[in-house]
Amino acid sequence: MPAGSTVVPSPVLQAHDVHKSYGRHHVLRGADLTVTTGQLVAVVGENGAGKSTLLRILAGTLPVDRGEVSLSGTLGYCPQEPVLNAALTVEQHLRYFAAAHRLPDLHRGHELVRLLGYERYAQTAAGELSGGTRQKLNLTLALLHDPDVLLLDEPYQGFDWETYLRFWTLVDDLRTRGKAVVIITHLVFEQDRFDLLADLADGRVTPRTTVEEDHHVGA
Ligand SMILES: Nc1ncnc2c1ncn2[C@@H]1O[C@H](COP(=O)(O)OP(=O)(O)OP(=O)(O)O)[C@@H](O)[C@H]1O
Repeated sequence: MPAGSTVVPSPVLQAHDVHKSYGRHHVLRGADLTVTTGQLVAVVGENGAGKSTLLRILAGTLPVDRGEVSLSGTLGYCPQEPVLNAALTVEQHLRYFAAAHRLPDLHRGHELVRLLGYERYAQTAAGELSGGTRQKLNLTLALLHDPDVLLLDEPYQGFDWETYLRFWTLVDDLRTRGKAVVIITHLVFEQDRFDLLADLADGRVTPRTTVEEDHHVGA
């Protein structure tokens, strides 16, 4: 980017009037969300509010009943339950996912492993990793192709404090480079970190006007 140029935020992910039911259970009832470049967004809701449902819809892995979702750019998605092959090592996961994304090398993968501090498990099978380390690998794989939009479902749940801080260093870097990050969670510890906090309740997403004006965040 040329020196002195400014990035004008533009929408990279938009959900409009999204409806989703499981049988007679209407989980989403007209949910709207707009995410722009470089924006860090938290969607906060109680257990069962429909957060994972919304995220899967945003990721395109679950169809809507009604409404629209549009994405410009590439997407990384980190679901709540790590989807890993128990028999493959960390390094093998990096290699397979890099091949799937047609990446020329494992540079970014190794960098992410280093940033998240689990290099010593490079040759360990995923099935033998702790839950938190599996979550780190899952995050690494979602970020491998340096996506424009990253969707994270309860990303720091299994993280210890040091990893939690490393996670934010990583997110700050993404944001600085114009990447958008959407975190869904039932608990926001540090609301000042976010550009936008939105509550998911009664099937709809309601942005809080400013982060400062609401000091009661979380479940
Ligand atoms: N495949 C499904 N079939 C039927 N009901 C489902 C299905 N998936 C989710 N639900 C129900 O839809 C509601 C929303 O679920 P969802 O997992 O989206 O909520 P959540 O906000 O992510 O919850 P949590 O914080 O507990 O992870 C819940 O009542 C859940 O039981």
